[in-house]
Amino acid sequence: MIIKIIIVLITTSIFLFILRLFLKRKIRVSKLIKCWRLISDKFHDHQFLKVPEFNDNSQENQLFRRVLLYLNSLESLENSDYTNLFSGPNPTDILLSLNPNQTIVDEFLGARLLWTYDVVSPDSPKSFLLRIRKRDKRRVLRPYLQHIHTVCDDIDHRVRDIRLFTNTSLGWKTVPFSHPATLETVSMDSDLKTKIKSDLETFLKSKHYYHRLGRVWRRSYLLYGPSGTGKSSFVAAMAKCLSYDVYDLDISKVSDDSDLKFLLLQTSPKSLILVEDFDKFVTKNNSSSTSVTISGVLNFMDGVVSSCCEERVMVFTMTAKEDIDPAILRPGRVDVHIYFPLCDFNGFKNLASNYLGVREHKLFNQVEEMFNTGVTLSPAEIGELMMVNRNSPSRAIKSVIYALQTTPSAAAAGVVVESCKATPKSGLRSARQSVDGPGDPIAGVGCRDGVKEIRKLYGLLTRKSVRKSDSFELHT
Ligand SMILES: Nc1ncnc2c1ncn2[C@@H]1O[C@H](COP(=O)(O)OP(=O)(O)OP(=O)(O)O)[C@@H](O)[C@H]1O
Ligand SMILES: [Mg+2]
Repeated sequence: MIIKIIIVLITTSIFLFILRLFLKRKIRVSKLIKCWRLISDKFHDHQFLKVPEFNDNSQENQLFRRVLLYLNSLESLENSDYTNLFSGPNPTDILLSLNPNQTIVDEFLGARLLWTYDVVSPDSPKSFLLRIRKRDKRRVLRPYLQHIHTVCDDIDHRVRDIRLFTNTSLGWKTVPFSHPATLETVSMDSDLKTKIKSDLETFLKSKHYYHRLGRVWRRSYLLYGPSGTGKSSFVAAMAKCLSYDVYDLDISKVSDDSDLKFLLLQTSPKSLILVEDFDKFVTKNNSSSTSVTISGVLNFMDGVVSSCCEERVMVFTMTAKEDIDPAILRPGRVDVHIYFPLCDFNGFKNLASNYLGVREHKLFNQVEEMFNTGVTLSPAEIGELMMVNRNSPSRAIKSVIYALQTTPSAAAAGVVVESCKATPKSGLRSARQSVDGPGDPIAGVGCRDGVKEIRKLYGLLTRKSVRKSDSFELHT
């Protein structure tokens, strides 16, 4: 036994010894490579390029900001001898930052580029010094600077904090945008969602394409469908996907056409301009009190001074588009029409998965049968029923079945409430009686009470969903 232990100890020590030697060698090799590079640099002609922080008119040099952003993102900074660590916008984020007078090496198209962060004193203007071999300069410099811009565009896009602007009589007022909806949390047909996502992503990359066609780089979307189907939530998700600020335009607060034009000109690039309940302003029997005219609205949609409206996405929401003059929604003015239907069985399953964490359930067949009869509810109604009963998926699904059975459209579809299989013999008892666990305070709402409450909140949505197989209507 003792011999065995001694053998194990000896073997482990030998292994550790070899490992140490190997690691030391690796470090030595990398040091040798470094020295070799330093020596070989001495034998080449270099060109030095300076990127100062300010220009001759004391204005900030945007290239300096971009180079700083770019260098701080480099992997070589992570591996360098000195690096400053800072926390980011989220306390858990850690950001790396160059040390004053630090030199880091970047490689591009086979060329070595050395950047020195030149800081004479904390109060004096800083600069970056780029050292590049003369023989590489002609070949590499232009594409390298372009590469820095592309990387920075990407970083800017990822780290932007989104803001929400609302219009007042004094112009736009801003607050941080904190809507929690994302493309993942909005329940909709998955193919449609993928199409919209790729449409947005394509738009983001299409600046040169639009310009080649002589078109202003902007895109507009119409989201239409009954109340509570997720239009506003989807707008929030779109803004996050694009990382664009949201300008929520309330036309009723706009005094006239020139005010509308002024507001549009005050929006900045990378923004989503939202007009909710657009039908209120463009139908013939429009009841709004504003003196904004239809032609003012059309100019707004077209982007009066188009070139000032680059890099914008416009989104209009409405419940139905049948009463709208097709000229208002013509391609070019509105590029993509997206229909938001009331729930069908697939929508219900999506919501059950998001709200209850349930992908399969014994009551699903019954829910499907109900949807097959043509009755339906909005995702908002179903979501709310699921949320208040989230501690018991069975109770939540029974509430949905009861709500479906008692919609006025259910009577039209010949659904008989008394035959409800989900209903216990004693009728629809309070959901508390059928809970599996203790439940939270709000989960005590009974099916019937819960349904009533939710109907009060969202109104009785009696309209049957006009389902479309192709609700993503691209008009370009
Ligand atoms: N498709 C959906 N997926 C997930 N949640 C949804 C969906 N539709 C609605 N909801 C939920 O219902 C609530 C209301 O949704 P939202 O305000 O986005 O609907 P809307 O279509 O804009 O309604 P309205 O036309 O009345 O303004 C939100 O809390 C949202 O989370
Ligand atoms: Mg809405």
